[in-house]
Amino acid sequence: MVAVKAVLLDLDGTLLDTVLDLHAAANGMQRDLGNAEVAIEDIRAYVGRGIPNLVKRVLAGVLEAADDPTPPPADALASFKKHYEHFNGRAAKPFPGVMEGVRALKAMGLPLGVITNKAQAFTLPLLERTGLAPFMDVVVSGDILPKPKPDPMPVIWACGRLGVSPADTLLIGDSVHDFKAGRSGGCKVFLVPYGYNEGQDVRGLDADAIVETLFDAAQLVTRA
Ligand SMILES: O=C(O)COP(=O)(O)O
Ligand SMILES: [Mg+2]
Repeated sequence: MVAVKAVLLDLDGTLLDTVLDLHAAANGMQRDLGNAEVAIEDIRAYVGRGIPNLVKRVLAGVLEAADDPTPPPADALASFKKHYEHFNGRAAKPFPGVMEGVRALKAMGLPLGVITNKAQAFTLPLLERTGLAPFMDVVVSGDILPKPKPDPMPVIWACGRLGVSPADTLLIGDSVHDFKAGRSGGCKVFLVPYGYNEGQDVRGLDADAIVETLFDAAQLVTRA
């Protein structure tokens, strides 16, 4: 059990399965550029470090493209955003246990927040369309602060907005980026095994728990 005063939740791969929409947008971009289509398994591995890095990975066909600080070509990024604006939220849906878990955490009186590396222009409509928006007391998108996850900045900023200490906060995510942001920020960290994590198994990370669903996570939480 962990006793906390707030819970922060990752979006893609933790709350929502967004891969179908991202895949459709990536292939729209590839068609615009005259490039070959990309497989859905590749998109699943490429999510998690924000849209500019997803675009760089799709164009290069390798995960490591995100390690190069050069921004993606402007025409490719504009094309991806145009297509994602169209597809965002069309096929995305909460993973099993998400709505139940969110309701259970809220019923304990815990404030909830979303911390995502997705840009704000796509995050807010997606939370609205999937019915998650009313549950969230703070939303931190990947482009509103100087440093996204794995830096702890979004975690610390969200805790400040909620008026809680990171030590009294649980972060639930699906990736090494969530793990690093939460740990270095001083939070408790739970990880779900069903998300994206760049093709790696989250069981290799030293989280406080691996939880099969968000509903299972809620059973391990009490209000401090
Ligand atoms: O990479 C993204 O765009 C978003 O990923 P996240 O919600 O898992 O942080
Ligand atoms: Mg994620």
